[in-house]
Amino acid sequence: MSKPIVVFDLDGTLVDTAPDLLDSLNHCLGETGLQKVDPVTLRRYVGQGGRVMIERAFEAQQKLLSPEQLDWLVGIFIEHYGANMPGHSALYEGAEQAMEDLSSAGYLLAVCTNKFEGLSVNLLAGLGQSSRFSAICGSDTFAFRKPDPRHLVETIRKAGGDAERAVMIGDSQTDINTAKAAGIPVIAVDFGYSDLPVATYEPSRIISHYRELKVKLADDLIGAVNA
Ligand SMILES: O=C(O)COP(=O)(O)O
Ligand SMILES: [Mg+2]
Repeated sequence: MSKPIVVFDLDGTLVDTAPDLLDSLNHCLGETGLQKVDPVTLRRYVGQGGRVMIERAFEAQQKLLSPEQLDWLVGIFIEHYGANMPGHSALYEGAEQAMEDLSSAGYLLAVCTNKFEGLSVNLLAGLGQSSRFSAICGSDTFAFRKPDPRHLVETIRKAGGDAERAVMIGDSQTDINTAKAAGIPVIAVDFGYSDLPVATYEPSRIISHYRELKVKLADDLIGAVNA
């Protein structure tokens, strides 16, 4: 039987990346004469990757954006964001210990994010974390991305895990819907970048600090699925 697995979302769940996302988004918007976005508004734009983040900023300011212009801005975003990594981004308090405890208890760890794979791998490497993960899958790893449940299921497969012995942990409606569609229990953190309180989306559990992510919680959620 394969090992149980915990799959983490990245932005707003494992790593507080908002200051750097904001800097890079505003750098892009500055190139096109749009107004800068503030930290609270940014939360509504994050969750479906850099491309959608830029699109949402244009929509909010009722500015047209051609596909060519979007491609150009995504390029600028990747260059700016990638060049300043890990910048001010940091793991949330307690995340490292929680991952240590899960690994010691025999869990595989993986990341399923709508951030581009290359940026995700480099960010985690910059934070000294990449070797923990059996797979790091981004928005461009497969031909589908969250909320498509296949993004989560294929991440688990790539990590050598089993979707029947898996738990997702995320911060957004996207993560919760993805896990539910895959039939996988989902823990929501309430300190990430959700526009509405995560309880709105009815995750299996909500935690407010990584000290609450106990091995027993993951065991119990997996046990409930297989009961
Ligand atoms: O950066 C985003 O928009 C989403 O990234 P996440 O899936 O890791 O939250
Ligand atoms: Mg997130």
